[in-house]
Amino acid sequence: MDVREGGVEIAVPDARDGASEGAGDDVFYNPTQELNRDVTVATLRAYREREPRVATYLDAMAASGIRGVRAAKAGYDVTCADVDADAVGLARENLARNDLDGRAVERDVNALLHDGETVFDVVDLDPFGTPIPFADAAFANARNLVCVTATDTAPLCGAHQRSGIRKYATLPQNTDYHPEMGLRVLLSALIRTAARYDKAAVPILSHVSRHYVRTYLELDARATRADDLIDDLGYVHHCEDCLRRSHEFGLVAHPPETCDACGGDRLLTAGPLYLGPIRDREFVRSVREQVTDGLGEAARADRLLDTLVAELDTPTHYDQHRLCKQWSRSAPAMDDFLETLRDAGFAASHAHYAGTAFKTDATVPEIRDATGE
Ligand SMILES: C[S@@+](CC[C@H](N)C(=O)[O-])C[C@H]1O[C@@H](n2cnc3c(N)ncnc32)[C@H](O)[C@@H]1O
Repeated sequence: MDVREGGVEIAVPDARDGASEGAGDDVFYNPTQELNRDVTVATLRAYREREPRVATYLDAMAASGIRGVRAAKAGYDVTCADVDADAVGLARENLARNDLDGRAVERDVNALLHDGETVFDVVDLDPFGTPIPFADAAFANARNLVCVTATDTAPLCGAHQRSGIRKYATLPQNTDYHPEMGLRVLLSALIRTAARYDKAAVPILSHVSRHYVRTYLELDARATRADDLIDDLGYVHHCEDCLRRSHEFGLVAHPPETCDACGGDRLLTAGPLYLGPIRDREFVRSVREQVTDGLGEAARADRLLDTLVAELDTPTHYDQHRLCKQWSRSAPAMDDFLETLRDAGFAASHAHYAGTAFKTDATVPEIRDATGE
């Protein structure tokens, strides 16, 4: 069947049960990733405004080529790669039917990136599950930008903890701030991988949905910049009794044995996590300007990017409904709730991945007192 997305027409495998997600032997296509692809296109446009010499884009796991075709439409010189011959054929057909230049190659992305024949300005990793098996090759080869999707949210957020430890060489913990944990576990692993090549992988835009984590990392070849990012790694300590959470920077953890707030001993420590900013505010504003009406998910992309600009850098969040339920209160509108916290002198913001999630520098008792009737 044919789908139209972002001004291109793409042949994808026929939908089964309303959606085609590479079921069986079919080439993969997931209609629910349109927001992810729209943000990718807006990011690629904004990035080239900032770095006009950036030209080549590798859609490293192309499947139907929908992402690469859209990047080509945005003016990039695109290579679509996949190990699956049917996917490569479809990606080639989709470039041609949109009258776009570019090439589709049947290659394992690690071999392609390591063969030394081509250096890509932008490398986009969109694998099934974890991107870690491809991260070394991407950081060793890419010149400017590495874009990464990870869909293995259970290992990332600590729900499948042993798998998370194996894949990401860090200790994730299964807390109620899953999206934040998953994103910061992924960023920790990617930043440490890039640092092995004396490169800094600076997160200029990152977002999380229930199904995936997405991040755009700008490469800086100064080893001192890589050191700065290593200094942004550290640990989150979480009390399971009173929900107090704190964090400390550094690669050596000093986990408290009892909670400072309630004296309880049910403390979890996660890390090393990336504790720095997950985006560059100025860059996200410029991406927002590139969200045009032709994008199918423009409204959601605008909301997401606006929220990301205003979001605090705090590496944890609270769930407003959970706290209000615990205090037997009804939950007020989130904007009013945040305003009340700010009026009481605290920093407070939405978190981009859930309507009931918020970030603040207030402790749980401070939130309770500040927002009580
Ligand atoms: C999740 S799909 C990509 C979806 C696509 N980027 C999109 O936006 O619709 C993952 C693709 O990676 C391909 N793949 C898996 N291992 C690979 C490897 N080592 N090198 C290149 N492609 C690979 C699979 O054949 C599959 O088509």
